[in-house]
Amino acid sequence: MPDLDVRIDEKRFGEAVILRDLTFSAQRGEFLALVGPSGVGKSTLLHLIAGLDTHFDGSVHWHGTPLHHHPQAPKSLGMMFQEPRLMPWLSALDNVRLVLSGTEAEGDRARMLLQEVGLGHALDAWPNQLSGGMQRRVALARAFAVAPRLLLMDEPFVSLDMPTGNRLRESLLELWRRDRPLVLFVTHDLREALALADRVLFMSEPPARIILDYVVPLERPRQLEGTAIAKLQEQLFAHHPDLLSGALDAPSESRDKP
Ligand SMILES: Nc1ncnc2c1ncn2[C@@H]1O[C@H](COP(=O)(O)OP(=O)(O)OP(=O)(O)O)[C@@H](O)[C@H]1O
Repeated sequence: MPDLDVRIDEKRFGEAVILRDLTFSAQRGEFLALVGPSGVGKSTLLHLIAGLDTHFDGSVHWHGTPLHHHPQAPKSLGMMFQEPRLMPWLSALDNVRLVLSGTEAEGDRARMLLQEVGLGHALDAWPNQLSGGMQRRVALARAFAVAPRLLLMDEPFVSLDMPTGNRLRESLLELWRRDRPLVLFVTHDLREALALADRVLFMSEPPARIILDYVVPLERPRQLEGTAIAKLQEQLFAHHPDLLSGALDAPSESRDKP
């Protein structure tokens, strides 16, 4: 039985059908990227899986039980969004502690996670004293704080410059390797997907479904800007020309802002 089983028969907003017959399954420990052009329904899908939106036909199962009725549901799930969503009146440390129970052991865990993401020197800093990249580090530490079994990430490193994004991707992979949650990582950047994931799920044009479930044939570590990923991207588009127009924004040099 798969750890996660997603079957979205239909999701609509009013008359507009956003997702139809979208299915996939995954095991704990896998790193999945979900790619598709802007507006296709990636965030909507994550919201359905997270239980933030329950208005759809279909099901999301975790070990055979509807995810949100699962006895460990709150602990099973972590989320990270495009914006770091930190509480401005709380220090970096307290922003991570916020999702924990407040015991001393959990305070130590929050400290350790912040150290692991390179913020050991900034535990007491306020969010507005931190750069955008540092704020995302706090959000990353917070996402791992509850030791989630399933981690949903919605373009968490978008709009960062390449070196900052690379350091965050490296931190994410280190934490993932240690805790081995099932990660579902949404991005519109195929290179980022190929750099991070075991499998890349490509979404079709609306109403969206998964049109290709691609196992990434690369060893780790991988260089996002390296030739291996560039070649793989070329091969993919050569074998699946439909992906260019259908499933992705056209490849670009870089969408990251300077
Ligand atoms: N609450 C809502 N009410 C009505 N329409 C919505 C709502 N949320 C999203 N939509 C529409 O659903 C479609 C999918 O949106 P969604 O944000 O899931 O796409 P996305 O692939 O995540 O886009 P992006 O890459 O730009 O974040 C879009 O057409 C959007 O306008």
